[in-house]
This record gives sequence, structure tokens and C-alpha cells, in this order.
Amino acid sequence: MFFRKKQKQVETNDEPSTSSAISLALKAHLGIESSDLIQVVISAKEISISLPIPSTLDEATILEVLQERGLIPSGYQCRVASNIPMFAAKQALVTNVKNIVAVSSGKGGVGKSATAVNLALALTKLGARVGILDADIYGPSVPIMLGTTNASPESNDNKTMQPIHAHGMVSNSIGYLVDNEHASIWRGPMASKALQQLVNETKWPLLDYLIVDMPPGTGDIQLTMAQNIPLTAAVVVTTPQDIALSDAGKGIAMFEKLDIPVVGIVENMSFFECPSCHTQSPIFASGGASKLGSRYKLPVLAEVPINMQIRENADNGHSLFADHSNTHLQDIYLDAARSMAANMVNKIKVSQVAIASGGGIDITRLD
Ligand SMILES: Nc1ncnc2c1ncn2[C@@H]1O[C@H](COP(=O)(O)OP(=O)(O)OP(=O)(O)O)[C@@H](O)[C@H]1O
Repeated sequence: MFFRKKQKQVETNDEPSTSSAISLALKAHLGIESSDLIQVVISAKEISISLPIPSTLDEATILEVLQERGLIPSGYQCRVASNIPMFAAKQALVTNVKNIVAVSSGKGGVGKSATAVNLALALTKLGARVGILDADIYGPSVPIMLGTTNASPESNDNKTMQPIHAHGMVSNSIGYLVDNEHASIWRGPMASKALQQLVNETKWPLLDYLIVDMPPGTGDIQLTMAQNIPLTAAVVVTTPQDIALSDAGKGIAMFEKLDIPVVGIVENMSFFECPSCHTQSPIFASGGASKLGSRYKLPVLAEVPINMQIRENADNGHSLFADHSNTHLQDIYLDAARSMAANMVNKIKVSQVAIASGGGIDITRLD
């Protein structure tokens, strides 16, 4: 959880603290282990902060945190920008795409696609440039969840496809291109080739994260697909009951075998909260993901309740973030997105990074 703890007001100086004191204070709040990628430029009455995780939504809270700690005198403006690094991946990345994150599940029907879409929407809300790729060749549900079932990617050059825009993100899916019935009878190599084409032949705009909704399972097809996409990291989705957890464990092992860092587990359908009495019932048992997390030394990014709004939004192609009616659910996904981004910073070597310079911050250099 970020930014929630209130600190006691500390007496402030007239001058701001040094950049390194500010980065150190922010590091703890952001869940980042090193302050190296937090850049702070102090100028007259303004502090520009560049973070390696998406947090532009949190500008006011960051200012509050720094003022409460007496690191910035009142009267100073605080400008927060995110400059998401490109993390090291085993294969050459796709043009314009900084990082590709697989959302995967060992077992079908645990809410992997809903999690992928809501994580992508949360990252977008936090200010990141996000794309979503539906790799679930056998049951593409991203177009339904984004409300884009009638869309079809256009091509200006007969070689590449323009992705579909919706809810501030771009997407591509086999569901835009062929009937579900056709894709579902494809054999492994055909499905894998189709996925590679979707990744490489889409004209992605500059993206901080491309979220990939993987097909469920850990068989040969999933393994080949995970090998054929230049993945930077993976998130594993599970429900809390034993049968799903054992499959999720196989999923984690598959990514470990492929040397793709798993940056967290999302426990979906963790509990049902009665809307009138607020009692929480652990319908599919409880505590499973945290046990799995301890076994594999992985953080649990979120415990998402079973909630009708999640189902309705997903089925109707509406964004959970479209208005303020679901802020408690939005907060769960926003925290998960922040933790995922912070764990990428903590676990994966950076291959390209932005550096601060003179008045600006958004300059990229090769390490
Ligand atoms: N937390 C939740 N609360 C309520 N409904 C949910 C939740 N998560 C997912 N659902 C709903 O459950 C159904 C299955 O979810 P989803 O399609 O995301 O699962 P999946 O794991 O991707 O399935 P598949 O294995 O077929 O790819 C959908 O109707 C979705 O809207």
C-alpha cells in the first residue's frame, strides 16, 4: 500500500532539503528498494520529480508526504512525472514497446482476463502509456471487456495493423481478426505463430507497458507462447482454493524455468463482501495466495473481492475507472499496478533509463 500512512507534521525549513533526501523519503513510500532511479531537480519554488513507476495521479499525495516530513517548505510547487525505464528482457523488444508483462493463470476461469484489463486500466489511470494484447487465442475476451467487439484493426501498408483505441489504451486481439470458432480449433504452432504476428505486426505507439492476457494453463502451447513473446515480467492470477493454487504454482515454475521474473500474484475472488452488512465471506477459502507468495518469495499484489461491478463492467465493456462509483475497487487495482511497477524496478535490471538534465527530466540514454 502506498501513500496511505499519515505522518506527524514536522516543522519545515525555508529551503527544501537536498535531492537525495527527497529521493530517499520517496523510495520508502513507493516501495522501491533503491533511490537511483528517482530523479529530483530543485529550482526556484519548484521541485521536479521523475519516478520510475507510473504515479502522476499521486502528485498531491507526494507533495503532502514531502511537506509532512519537512523536506519541502510550503509555497513550493511539486511536479511529478513518470519516466518508466526499459527493463532488461531476454529477447529484443518490440518496436516502441518498453516492457511486456504477461498476465497468466495456471487454471482457467480464475479471472485472468478481467485482472489483465483492470491492471492495464489502473496503469493508464496512473499516467502510463499502456497497450493490451489478447494472447488468449482460444477464448479472446479482451474485446468484450473493452467494448470493442465490432472493431477491426486497419492497415495503411498491408504489412502492419493499427491497434484499436479504447479507454485511453490501445489493444489488439485475435478476436478482432477471426471468428472465435476459427481460432479455437488452431493447433499449437498455428496459435503461436498468430500470436507472434499480433505482437510484431501491430503498429504500437510508444508504450511503457504492453500487458499480455495469456491463454490459461501451463502446457506446451503456453510454454511456446511465453517463449515466443519477448516478455519482461509476469503476473500470476489465482483464486484462493487449493486446486487453483497448485496450478498457479506450476505457472510460476514455468516462468522461472524461462528466466522471466514473476513480479507478483493477484488473488482474485478472494472474498465476497455483503453490500448491506459488510461481512466478508471467503467463498473460495482464504490466505492461499499469501501461502503461495511465501513459498515462492513473491508479493501478493492484490486480494480482489468477488464483486458484481467487476463482472458487469467486464461483460459490458465499461471501464471500472470511468467514474467515481467504484473507488474501493479502483484503489485495489491502483495499488496492485503501483506494486507491480515497483517490483519491476526492484527485481529487474534496467537497460534504458531517463536522466535528469538542466531544466528538464525526460531524456533517455542507453546505460
Ligand atoms: N473479482 C471478480 N468478481 C466478479 N466477477 C469476476 C471477477 N473476476 C472475474 N470475474 C468474471 O468471471 C468471469 C471469468 O473471468 P475471466 O474471463 O477474466 O477469466 P479467465 O481466467 O480469463 O478465463 P479463461 O480461463 O477462460 O481465459 C467473467 O465473466 C468475469 O467478468
